[in-house]
Amino acid sequence: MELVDHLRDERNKAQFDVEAMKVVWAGSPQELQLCDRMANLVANHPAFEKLKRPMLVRKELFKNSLRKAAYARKLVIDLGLSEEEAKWLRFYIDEPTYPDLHWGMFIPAIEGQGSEEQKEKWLPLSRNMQIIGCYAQTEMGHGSNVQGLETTATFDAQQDHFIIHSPTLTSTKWWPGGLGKVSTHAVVYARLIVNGEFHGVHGWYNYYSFSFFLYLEDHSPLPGITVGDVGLKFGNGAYNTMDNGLLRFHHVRIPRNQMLMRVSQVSREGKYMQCDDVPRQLIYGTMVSVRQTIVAMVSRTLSRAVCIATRYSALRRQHSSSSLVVPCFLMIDYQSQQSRLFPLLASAYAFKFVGEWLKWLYTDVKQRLEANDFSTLPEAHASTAGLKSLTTSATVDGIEECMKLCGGDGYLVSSGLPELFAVSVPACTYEGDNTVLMLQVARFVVKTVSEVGYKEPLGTSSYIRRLNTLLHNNCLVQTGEDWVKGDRIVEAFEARAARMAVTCTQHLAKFQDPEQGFSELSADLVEVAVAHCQLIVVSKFVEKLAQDIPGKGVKEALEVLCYVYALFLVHKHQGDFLVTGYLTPKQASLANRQLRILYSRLRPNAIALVDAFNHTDHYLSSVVGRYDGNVYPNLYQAAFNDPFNDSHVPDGYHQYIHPILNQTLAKL
Ligand SMILES: CCCCCCCC(=O)SCCNC(=O)CCNC(=O)[C@H](O)C(C)(C)COP(=O)(O)OP(=O)(O)OC[C@H]1O[C@@H](n2cnc3c(N)ncnc32)[C@H](O)[C@@H]1OP(=O)(O)O
Ligand SMILES: Cc1cc2nc3c(=O)[nH]c(=O)nc-3n(C[C@H](O)[C@H](O)[C@H](O)COP(=O)(O)OP(=O)(O)OC[C@H]3O[C@@H](n4cnc5c(N)ncnc54)[C@H](O)[C@@H]3O)c2cc1C
Repeated sequence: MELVDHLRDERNKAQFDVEAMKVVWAGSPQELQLCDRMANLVANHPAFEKLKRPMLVRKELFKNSLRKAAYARKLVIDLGLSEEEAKWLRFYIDEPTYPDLHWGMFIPAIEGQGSEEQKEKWLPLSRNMQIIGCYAQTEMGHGSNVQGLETTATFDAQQDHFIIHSPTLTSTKWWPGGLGKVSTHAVVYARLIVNGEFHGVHGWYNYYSFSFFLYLEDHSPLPGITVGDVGLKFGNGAYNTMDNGLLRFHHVRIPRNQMLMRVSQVSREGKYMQCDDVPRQLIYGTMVSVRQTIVAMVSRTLSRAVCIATRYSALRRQHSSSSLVVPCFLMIDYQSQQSRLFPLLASAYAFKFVGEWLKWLYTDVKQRLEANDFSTLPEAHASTAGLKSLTTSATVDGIEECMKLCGGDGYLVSSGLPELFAVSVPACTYEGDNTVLMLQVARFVVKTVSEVGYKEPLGTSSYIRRLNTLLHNNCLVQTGEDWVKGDRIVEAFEARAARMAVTCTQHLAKFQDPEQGFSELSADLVEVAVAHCQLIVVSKFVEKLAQDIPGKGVKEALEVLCYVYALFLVHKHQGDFLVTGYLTPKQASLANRQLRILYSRLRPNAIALVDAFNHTDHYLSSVVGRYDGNVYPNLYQAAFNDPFNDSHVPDGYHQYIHPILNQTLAKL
């Protein structure tokens, strides 16, 4: 039977080479080929079916996720997949499970914080999955406040042991993924006590937490260990596939050499030593690594929601403005729909490119760290923290908007959007609460501004070198077309970020106690950080356009997306641009007018731009976002696939409806 493509007319409108755009989106022909292979491997393997997932109860859901992880592991071994291939395989299976934490945090923690000897011992076991590990940092009472961790690790010189203990209820490890039921091992963060001294409250030691490599359980927990799951989470089929756990220690003894010893060591005699020149911040290194990974992946999450909403918007018709009866307008042709949808489409591309850049930055930092060069660590921390925060918040808001853009059908689980929202929303909290991370960026920016004159701003903050120009030269835009120039856009974002940063720094200087100032101005400081991070995203998009981009019309289509992203932000944050005096109201209104023109240029390419994400229908798992656009018959069918429709008479009908109809409620 010939398949009908209900979106064919839309696809024919494309003004660029979709196959070439797929390569740009993937990053390279090799990446495209790799992702395509892994996506189809998952899509065509019955073990990875996921449509029934939202109907399962927790225990079934969890068992199902274990089954999938086991099949994935079998495929990795049978097909001899590389770690990179296995990573994409897990990504397309699209179900949070313990291997995410094992590969994503446990192994990186050992790699980053273990001594050479420890790495040699534990990494082969971990990579072969002879042990399964998790990352146990957060406690019931302490998530963002890592310095406040209460779990203790007391050195016992006589037996050459550490004694790990949870002294209070609030010191219970709380949330670590994979901890509740599966992990055999954990990297545990704890406060160090040596020679009877509780270093946590004295001198510079009080900034320390230490990581320990711990054996947790075989089939039942080891003596002194209490372990369990934290309980049911938001969104049935979403994060409930993961055993986020709780963990308590009652004087559990571990050998001294299970303290991860790259950053600091405790000798046999009980002497504490910090390793030469290694900054204490390296203890936070795993978080930097994972934040970078989150940014690298988040564009795919947003692209998935945008793909669904764009395809449905290009199919569904509603009434015209002149006639409320005759349905003629495609939803995508409403200006208001475009003004909500197209900035999200542009954001997906913008986040992809900034993610690529961040990956490059992180690779560079990692190589430097290995060579004991820690100079770029502050930049890496600020960029990973800020971009993780900016992109996950925008993505989660974007998914919710896409749900609304699909009307009532977006709210159906079969649209794929509710689960996507539920599985994505914790990204605003895990790996650092987004507000807390933005405050870290603000600290970095304010510090850079305060040091002008005796320390050269580098990397993403190098615009602060031109502070004088940015503070005093106002925007030169005179026409709408003036807004679509890369250097002009970047300069506008630089001026806004610099002016906001300087104003905040000046306000902070008025406080005698800097910490009190920081606390009182924290809402403004978050806005400074947002401005700095948006500048990074815009400038990396503009830099991308300066590269050689092959394929008919590809660069032109990307230019439109870049300016949509930037001008949408100018419009959304026009208050910042106006208050800082960089823009006049007329220039702000020209930006908005130009944005509308850009929407009309983007419109014919909309479907092709989401096709370029190359998502399989399996990955989308959305009736309204399917590639062929054959929505309505499938929506109808999906309703009858719901087990709730197996029978006309639901459980409880005779018991609770009949008495009402028969007026025999008194018998209940
Ligand atoms: C695989 C995908 C699934 C993911 C599952 C999720 C897993 C998890 O959630 S794991 C738990 C994650 N937990 C978090 O992210 C906790 C968030 N909190 C933190 O990161 C920190 O405590 C933080 C940064 C907020 C504050 O730390 P604190 O020790 O108070 O530092 P603070 O005094 O503010 O800063 C001290 C210095 O360290 C620097 N610093 C802080 N963090 C880092 C870092 N990660 N790297 C480098 N430097 C850092 C600061 O910039 C500052 O530098 P300077 O002195 O030069 O100004
Ligand atoms: C699905 C999921 C998986 C997770 N996986 C892991 C894991 O594998 N391992 C692990 O160790 N942890 C894990 N966590 C825990 C996670 O890292 C923490 O939840 C996170 O760091 C936030 O800490 P918190 O929950 O204590 O929030 P809190 O720090 O209590 O924050 C609550 C509110 O207070 C605000 N706030 C807090 N501190 C400040 C401040 N200094 N200034 C201004 N505002 C502030 C925040 O903005 C937020 O609005 C996971 C969490 C979730 C939801």
